Amino acid sequence: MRRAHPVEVIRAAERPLIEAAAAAGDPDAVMRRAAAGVAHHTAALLRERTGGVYGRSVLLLVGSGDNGGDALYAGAILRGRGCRVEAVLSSPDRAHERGLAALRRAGGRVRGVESVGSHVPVPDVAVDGVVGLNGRGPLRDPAARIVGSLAAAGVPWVAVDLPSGVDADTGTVHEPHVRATLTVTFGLLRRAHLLASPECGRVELVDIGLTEPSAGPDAVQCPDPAEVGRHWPVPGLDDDKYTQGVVAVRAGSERYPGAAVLCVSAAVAATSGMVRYVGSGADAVLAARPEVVCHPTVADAGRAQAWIVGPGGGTGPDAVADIDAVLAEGRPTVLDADALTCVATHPVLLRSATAPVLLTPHAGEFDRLTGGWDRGDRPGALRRYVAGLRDRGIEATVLLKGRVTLVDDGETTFAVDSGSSWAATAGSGDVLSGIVGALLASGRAVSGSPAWPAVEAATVHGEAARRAAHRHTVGAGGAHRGPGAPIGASDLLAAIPGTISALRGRESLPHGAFWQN
Ligand SMILES: NC(=O)C1=CN([C@@H]2O[C@H](COP(=O)(O)OP(=O)(O)OC[C@H]3O[C@@H](n4cnc5c(N)ncnc54)[C@H](O)[C@@H]3O)[C@@H](O)[C@H]2O)[C@H](O)CC1
Repeated sequence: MRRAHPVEVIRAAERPLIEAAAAAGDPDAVMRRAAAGVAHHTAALLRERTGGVYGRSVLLLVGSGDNGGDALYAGAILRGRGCRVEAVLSSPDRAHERGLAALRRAGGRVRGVESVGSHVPVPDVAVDGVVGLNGRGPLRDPAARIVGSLAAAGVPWVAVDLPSGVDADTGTVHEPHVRATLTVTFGLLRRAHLLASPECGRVELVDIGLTEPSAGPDAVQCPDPAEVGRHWPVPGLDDDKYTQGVVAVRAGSERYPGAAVLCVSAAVAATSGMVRYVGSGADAVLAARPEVVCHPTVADAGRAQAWIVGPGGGTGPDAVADIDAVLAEGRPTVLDADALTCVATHPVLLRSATAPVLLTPHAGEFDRLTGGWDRGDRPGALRRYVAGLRDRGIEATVLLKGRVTLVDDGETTFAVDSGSSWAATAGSGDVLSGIVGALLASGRAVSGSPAWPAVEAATVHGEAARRAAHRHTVGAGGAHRGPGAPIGASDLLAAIPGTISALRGRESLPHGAFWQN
């Protein structure tokens, strides 16, 4: 499990180190440790991209604070390794003085950003040292113009600590911003490293001598896919279809019979227990999955350890009545798709819940549930909504879908980067709800919270989409060759068993390394 902390926690953890360095008469000791990490990983990227380090060109885009200081000291180290290093200062009179002197002593070139005309020299690698922990809002001109020009030229960016233009705590991605190939950070992961992971690229964590504090309520957590695989429920020696958990699905309608097939099929693929189905799509469901047990109504469905209600289920009076009946069953329940629309128009429905509920909205459905939310602060908006439900006595967890899916149960915020956007296809949400409902039925909830099974489901769902998109490009040893191709939800569904098997066999990543997208 990776944990990412808010700025205030990071500052508090760094403070003793920085104070000790100042007391020892070497105020930049910690910064030089950080800079050594930036130089090391930048050199590795140079080697990866150009075949070497010596003689390669590095451009440093330097801001007015300590983030710029890190970049300048890193530039001095790279200069010492024979790179051609040029620093472009966004605020020449406010650049980090000792870092600048170190770069000049090493033979690096320095100029003010105003002197860089429309023709920006194209380096092998660019280092973003504009802003880090203290960055607010978008990149500003003229730095923004340079970033745009080099990005258009295909130059890879190494972000020092955080990509500039990305908010450290909310992960808000402002326009313009740096989209990094690599982010080198120090001591503790920042929340943005998980919340805005597509903008950070590969994240390398440099040890600067910090001790990680325990995860507070504002830490963001991300599972290691191998950890998800290790705990995936599979039949044990004495298991039968009931002991592994029974999930009941109320989905589908005359208008959307396919949603029922996708949701039920995903539940069947995710675990080995038993799936019950209630709805008008029984013929299509049985044609696709004859092992499913169909019932005419919720009341007739018999025992289940968890319910899924909503995919393609409609929003009319019958659908509302069935949601109420499912919630009255007193089992953990996934509310997805049309059930969310019903809850948004009939909030009193949630009062029928006597067991934990998991809501799985996409951004538009979250609009309906909240009446409008701050898209610039996804984690904050999510936490406020969950807290509001709890204030009304409703024990709810919410999974907010996106390229980075967030899960919040009011205690912990999880972020799961699907690693691609292939899952953005019709029916994909029906598949996700089937996976998470099956996990809930199998007993994966922790202390009653559906957060963990939601995180596990999102992990497998995202990876299955990626594998499905590359299903025709797998080379020797399972490596993906080629850029992949668009998929449908049925392709994603078909990739679930292989994904579960791969994650069950995956080794944990080395500490600090990220799951390569
Ligand atoms: N001190 C140490 O030993 C360590 C420092 N680390 C690095 O320090 C930065 C944080 O440095 P700080 O000076 O607090 O702030 P920034 O450099 O992030 O920002 C500087 C300055 O930039 C201005 N600013 C804010 N937003 C923008 C913007 N959008 N565009 C342009 N300029 C902006 C504002 O005036 C800020 O004050 C941290 O990230 C590390 O890189 C390490 O943690 C190692 C130890």
